[in-house]
Amino acid sequence: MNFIISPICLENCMLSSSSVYRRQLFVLRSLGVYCCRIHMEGGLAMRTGLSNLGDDAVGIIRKITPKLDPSHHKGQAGKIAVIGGCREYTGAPYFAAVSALKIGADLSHVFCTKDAAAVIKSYSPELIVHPVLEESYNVRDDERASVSAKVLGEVMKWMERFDCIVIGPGLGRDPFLLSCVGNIMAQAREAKIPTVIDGDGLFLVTDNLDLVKGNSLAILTPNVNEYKRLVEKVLHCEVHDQDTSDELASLARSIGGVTILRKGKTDLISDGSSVNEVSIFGSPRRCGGQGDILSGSVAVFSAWARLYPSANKDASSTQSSLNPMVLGSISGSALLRKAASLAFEKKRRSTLTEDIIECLGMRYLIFIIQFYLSTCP
Ligand SMILES: NC(=O)C1=CN([C@@H]2O[C@H](COP(=O)(O)OP(=O)(O)OC[C@H]3O[C@@H](n4cnc5c(N)ncnc54)[C@H](OP(=O)(O)O)[C@@H]3O)[C@@H](O)[C@H]2O)[C@@H](O)CC1
Ligand SMILES: Nc1ncnc2c1ncn2[C@@H]1O[C@H](COP(=O)(O)OP(=O)(O)OP(=O)(O)O)[C@@H](O)[C@H]1O
Ligand SMILES: [Mg+2]
Repeated sequence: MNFIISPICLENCMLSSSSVYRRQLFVLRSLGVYCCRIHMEGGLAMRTGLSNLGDDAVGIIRKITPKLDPSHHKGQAGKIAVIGGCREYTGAPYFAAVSALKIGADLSHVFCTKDAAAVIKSYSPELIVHPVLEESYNVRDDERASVSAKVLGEVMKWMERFDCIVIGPGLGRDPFLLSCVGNIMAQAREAKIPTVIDGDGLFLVTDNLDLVKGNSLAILTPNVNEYKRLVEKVLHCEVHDQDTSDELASLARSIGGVTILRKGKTDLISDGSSVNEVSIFGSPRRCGGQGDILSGSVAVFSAWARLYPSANKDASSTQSSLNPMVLGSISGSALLRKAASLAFEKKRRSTLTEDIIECLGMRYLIFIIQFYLSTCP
């Protein structure tokens, strides 16, 4: 069922003339407009392979988001790990990991190099930071095998607990570090843990396709450059702007049914059998780090879609037949774009990634309005 709120409806619900109610009405009116906008602008168009879902991206988010249940214990809403963060890049893993928490995951870990760890910890006490990755400059040739085994061992201590792993934000391209991360990816795959691959993680898999080939729990989130490199490597051709859906589906099939979220003016998502487009209005600001928020968001929603399949029980049959990795990608994309648009409304040209992260929680206002409506006579 679609969720549409009109200010008129809200007005009927609140007949009181007290100033508190008037203020609430004002806020809810604004939010009512905001919710309608999500629905109306919020195009989730099914391009090929599927007929219209009869629902939109916001509907999917609502269906896969678990209830806040007092009987749940810490961890049940999701434990996410980000593998990334090196001397150059500390912002990217922070953005991904903290976005996962802001959306509703209980715990968020970061596995990064020693140089990056203290910096990332200083950004937030909420993150659990493991300084375990090593770059070539820090490792002698004769130590490589033992250091590589040690890195894997450190990550494996935690691996089974994670509901989703994000590989790549701010990872850098050091060959030794990437070879260690390749080993981690292989273990995550064996443990059947969903894995979102972004940034330098995509650089790694583009040159080592076997790391993801045939892994239906892998989600690749390429930007324009990363997508171009993948197409050239896998399809042996240039990117065709004319038949984007067919090309994307073909790319996903050629990598054995992984899910690919192609970022751009509109986001396209495919696992090879369907292609979905999320065109909710985002932001004209292109500050770095928005892709990192997206990777953390997709991780949480994919974990939820997989952990809480019962949340889809009342979904239409077409929608519930969508792979959880696709549902997670659609949700992450829709939320990030809406948050970016809200942040831009407030901060305009000075919008930064942190401002967008602050708006991720605005989604919950939708549920507040729903609560008001459901309690009105
Ligand atoms: N604060 C942090 O710590 C952040 C760290 N990050 C981390 O950085 C690492 C490398 O990731 P990346 O995205 O910068 O590398 P890549 O894809 O090679 O792009 C490089 C160049 O490509 C171009 N370009 C980009 N888009 C384009 C387009 N649409 N159309 C055309 N050209 C386009 C543009 O080139 P320019 O315009 O400067 O010539 C751009 O500068 C990775 O680990 C990532 O996680 C980021 O997450 C940001 C926040
Ligand atoms: N031209 C655009 N117009 C509107 N939204 C866009 C545009 N390009 C990208 N986006 C949105 O921004 C999000 C991040 O995409 P982007 O291409 O910036 O990723 P990225 O380059 O990996 O970012 P990062 O700087 O974090 O590495 C995507 O989900 C997409 O919806
Ligand atoms: Mg990126």
